[in-house]
Formats: sequence, C-alpha cells, structure tokens
Amino acid sequence: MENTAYGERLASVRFRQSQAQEHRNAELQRHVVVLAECDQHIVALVEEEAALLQSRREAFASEQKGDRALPARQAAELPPTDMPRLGEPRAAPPGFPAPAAGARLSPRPNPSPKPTTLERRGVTDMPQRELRGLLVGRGRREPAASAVAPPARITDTRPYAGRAELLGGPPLAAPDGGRWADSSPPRETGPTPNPQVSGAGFGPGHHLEALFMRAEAAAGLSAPGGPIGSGGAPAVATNAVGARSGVDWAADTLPVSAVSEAFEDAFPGVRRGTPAAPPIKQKWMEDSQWREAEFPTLGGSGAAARPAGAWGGGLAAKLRAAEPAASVAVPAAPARLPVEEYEEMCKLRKKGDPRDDRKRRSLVHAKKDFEYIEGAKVNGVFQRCVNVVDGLELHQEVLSIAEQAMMVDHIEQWVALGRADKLRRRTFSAPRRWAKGKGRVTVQYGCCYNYADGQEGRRPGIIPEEVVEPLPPVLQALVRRLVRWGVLPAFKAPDSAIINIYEPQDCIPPHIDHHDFMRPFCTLSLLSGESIMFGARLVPEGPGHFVGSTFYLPLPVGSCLVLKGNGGDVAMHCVPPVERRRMSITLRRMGNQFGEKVRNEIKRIQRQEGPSQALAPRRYGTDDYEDSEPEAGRSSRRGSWR
Ligand SMILES: O=C(O)CCC(=O)C(=O)O
Ligand SMILES: [Fe+2]
Repeated sequence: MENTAYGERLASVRFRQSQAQEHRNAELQRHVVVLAECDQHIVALVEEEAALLQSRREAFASEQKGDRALPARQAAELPPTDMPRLGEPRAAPPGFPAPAAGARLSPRPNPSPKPTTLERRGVTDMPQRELRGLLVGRGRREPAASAVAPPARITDTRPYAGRAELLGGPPLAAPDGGRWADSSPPRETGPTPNPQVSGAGFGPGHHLEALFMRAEAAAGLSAPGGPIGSGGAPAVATNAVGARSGVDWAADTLPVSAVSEAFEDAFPGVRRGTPAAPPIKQKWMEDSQWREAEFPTLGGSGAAARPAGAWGGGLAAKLRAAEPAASVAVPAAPARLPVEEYEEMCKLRKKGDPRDDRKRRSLVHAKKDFEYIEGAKVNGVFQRCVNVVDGLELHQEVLSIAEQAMMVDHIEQWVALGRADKLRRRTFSAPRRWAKGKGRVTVQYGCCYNYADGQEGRRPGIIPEEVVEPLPPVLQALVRRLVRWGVLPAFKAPDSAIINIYEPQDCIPPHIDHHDFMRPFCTLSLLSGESIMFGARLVPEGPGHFVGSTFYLPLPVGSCLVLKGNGGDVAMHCVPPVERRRMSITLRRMGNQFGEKVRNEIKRIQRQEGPSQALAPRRYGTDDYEDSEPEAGRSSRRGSWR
C-alpha cells in the first residue's frame, strides 16, 4: 500500500519535472529566436547607418569640388535625408516626450567664440603651404647674406709667384701634359660657381692634400676609387686635384694669403648667415656650439685658435711674408660651415649622407663601467684591489661603415706616400725586416714620438726638434667630431696622431702611453675587430707573446676607445698579434711644455730646409725600438716602451 502511494507520488513528480523541462526548452527556443531577430535588426541598422554616412561623405566631397548637383543616379540612391544633422533639432525617440520648441541637441553653439590662432595673427587668406610653415614656426626667411654677396674677383696674380715651391718644392710635371693646380698660373675668375665655398674653405690643409696627390701621382701610386687595401688603379694625372677631392678648385685661384688666413683663423668656416637652428635642436646645438667655441685648435679666430699641428703658423707665416697684400676681401672671421658640409669637405663624411650630425651622434653607444680588479701600484703605493680598467670608455659607431672605408682609403694613401718617401722625415716608419711580433707600419702626424729607449741616445718621448707632417684635414675633422660629440673634452683636443697599420701577426707590445701626452686620449679601430689587452703586469714571453692576468677588450671597427684614469695610467695595454689586417688611429694632445717647443723647432727646421715635405727624407724603422723591447722578466719595470 505504502509502496503504491510512493510510486504514484514519484510518477507525478517526474511528470511535473518533465513538463517544467519542456517549458524551459520552449522558453529558451523563444529567446534564441528573439536574439537572432535582434541580431539581424542590429546588422541592418548598422549597414543603413554606414550607407548614410558614406553618401553624406560623397555629397560633401562633391560639394567641396563645386559639383553641387549630384548625378541623378547617385541622388536616387541617397537614403532619406530626414536624418538631422549634428546640432539640428531631432525628433524624440519613440516613447520619449517631444523636446521643447527650439531645444537643440549637442553641440551647443559657443556663446562667445574665441578667435583661432590664425585669426589672432590676422592670417585668413594665406596659401596652405605658407600657413603650414607659420604654424610650425618656420616663417619665410631672407636669403643668407653670403648667398647674395658679390662674387670674388682676382686681379692680382703676383701672390702665385713661387707658391708651388713654398708648398712643396719644384712643380711636378703632370704626366699627361696637363697642369697641376698648384703650379698653374691663376685664372681671372668671374663669378665663382659657389661663393660660399670658394671664399675661404680650402687652405693649406687642402694644399697638403693636393701635394699628397701630386706626390702620389708622380710616384705612380693609387687613384681614388680603387678598392680599399688594393692600392687602387694607376693615378689619373690631370689637373684634377679639385675633381679628385670633390671640391671646386676655383678656390685655388684666390690669393694664398686669403685662403691660408681663412684656413688658419676659422678652418674651414665659410658660410655667413647659417640659418638659425630650429628650436627642437636647441639644447643639443647649444651644447655642441659651446664645445666648438671651446675648441682650441680649430675654432674661433686669432693666434690662439691656430692649428697646433707641426706646421702650425710656420707655413702660413712664410706664405704671408712672401706675398703682397691680398686683393680679395675675405671675411676675417667668417661663420662656420654647417658641420655636415665641413666633414664632407674634409672627406670624413660620405657625400650625400642625409643624416645630420645630431642623428649621427645619437647612434653612438658608450660603455664606461669596465671592471677588472687586481693588485697594482697607484701613485707609487701598492694596493691589493684596484679596478685597473676604471676610466676606460668604449664609444661605438663613431665612424659609420662608409666613413671607415673612407678613412682606410686615406690611410692607404698616406702609407703609399710614406713608402715613396714623400712624407717628411719621421712621419712614416716601417719595420726594416718583418718577423712575427716585430712591430708594424706607423704614420705620425703633429709631432714626432720616439718609441725607442736608447735610439740615438734618446729616451722615449716627444722629440720637439724632429719634424713630421701636420694633422691632415680628415683627422682635424675627426678630432672636431670627437670633441663635439663629447667623446673627448675640448681642452684636451688632440693635436697629434699615430696611425698603426697591423699586418697579420703584427702587434704592439705592452706599454703605458707616455706622459708627454695628456689624458684622456683615444684610439679608433678600423678594418678588423681585434682585442686589446689590459693588465697591471703584462709580460712579453717570446716574440708577440704577452702573458699576465689580463682583461681582454674587443674593439669593434668604427669604435673609439678613450683611455684615462687607471685604464690610461695604471694598467698597461698591448695588442697581441692580430689575425687579420687592422688599422688604428691614436689621437693625443701634447703636453703644454711641447706645443710651443714643437712649433718653434719646426720653424727653425723650415728655415734650414725649406718647407718641402719630400726634402731629405729619412726613414726610421719601427724595429729600431722593437729590438730594444724589454725582455721577459724586465717587463715588470713600469713606464713607456714606445
Ligand atoms: O692599436 C691600438 O688600438 C692601440 C694603439 C696604442 O696603444 C698606441 O698607439 O699607443
Ligand atoms: Fe697605447
């Protein structure tokens, strides 16, 4: 009985459950249908809205074009135009009370409209292009003064008499029967093609280069454009110094005094009225202008600003003494060339490189936090834990790939001139005989450094009475870049250079750079990325084999390693035998006691010998000093061996 009642109740519960389930299913079904309908509805609404917008856009565009009457077909396709425009009264949505008469939906009209920037400036009908210029703060500029300056005319040709001799000895005959720029008589010039450039930009720096080229061509050496390292094609011996250096050689027709004066006073400033820097560059420009103004060897004007290279004021003084007053007025202290043009002119920057100096500078990455702890003597006192590489800085991408190639090309040319005995005295040196670990080829500019201990009874150091060539323009431009980019301080701007050319297995033995040179100084790497070794005690163990606890620092090509602090004074450094050909440019400033001495001595020697670079060439082998390299075991003695 009980069982029957329970069974019935169970059946009825199940029946109700199934009914409820069916009901829920039906409800769900209904909702799905409603949702699908809504969906379709929404899609239709969106499509309609999009079509309406599109047609309004087209109508607006054609109105703008003045084509007010829409084509009939297009007009017919237009959706109903009863849709209110923005700001027009709208009909209330269904179920909402109608808006009061005159009520508007947003946006509300501005009760007191402010004048726009252009209206305030009273500009209403300017062409778009100029308006844009105005808005970004670039109004119309007057042409630069130099651009309208009357072109130079040469009337007095006397300064040319004897000039070739002054610059480089007897004129060389051009092999094709043409005439060399340096020995050709001046032309009467009409308007020069580019008064901004031909005014003052090419002075003795370029004459030096011209001379290099003359000597090179006479020696049958390479012409530009030859592959790097190959020595290039035979020289094209035309009066093509200008063409070769990519400059307008019409500048050569200016009296020497004008050119050299300008070179010395503001190398290579030319352009007046350089446009003002746009505000965005302001901070950086101010910074670099400050550096430029501080620049002791190239910037500013007057005697203090003269190049401190070996020929310093000497050559210019001689040139001035040998010629009458200039007949062309060249601005005494012309404004500077934009740095990009200056570098292009000195062949440091690739022609047409679109990146400005600021952009180039931003690509330089500096690493400064090197650490290598050793026991070492600091200021004569031994300390157990010294970071011997403290103070080193590695600045990468100082020279772009194209610039590295140009620099290598310059160096190849200098080496070729050196081998042909066309460089003054100790500018060029090469090992007399090659042996593993025995030296390398070097080119010195700005001053003569004696590597050897005991050579001609001398200690290592600068020899003020010995003469080398001055810093060529490309190295002057490089120095200037390093200062401008903050790699070296302006008051330590290098005035001398040693270029090391390492063939495979060449090396430089352990040393600390001589204190005849100021700190910081720097070295740039070219052609192959090799490592430099630093350590408190580096000991030579056989030819080109140096041992000791060492810190290896890879030097990427195009990088500039700055040496100062412990890295420049406490740790020794060396480049172990290289695997691939490598070049480096070490740039250093002579100590104050030498600058003046070197210049005076050079004047004396010039009086004796004349200024010819090719005169009395004398070559010294770098193995002269390599032979006096400290032997193993003797190397713990501190000091410079090179
Ligand atoms: O070749 C180098 O990177 C180093 C050159 C060097 O140490 C020097 O010239 O004193
Ligand atoms: Fe060194």
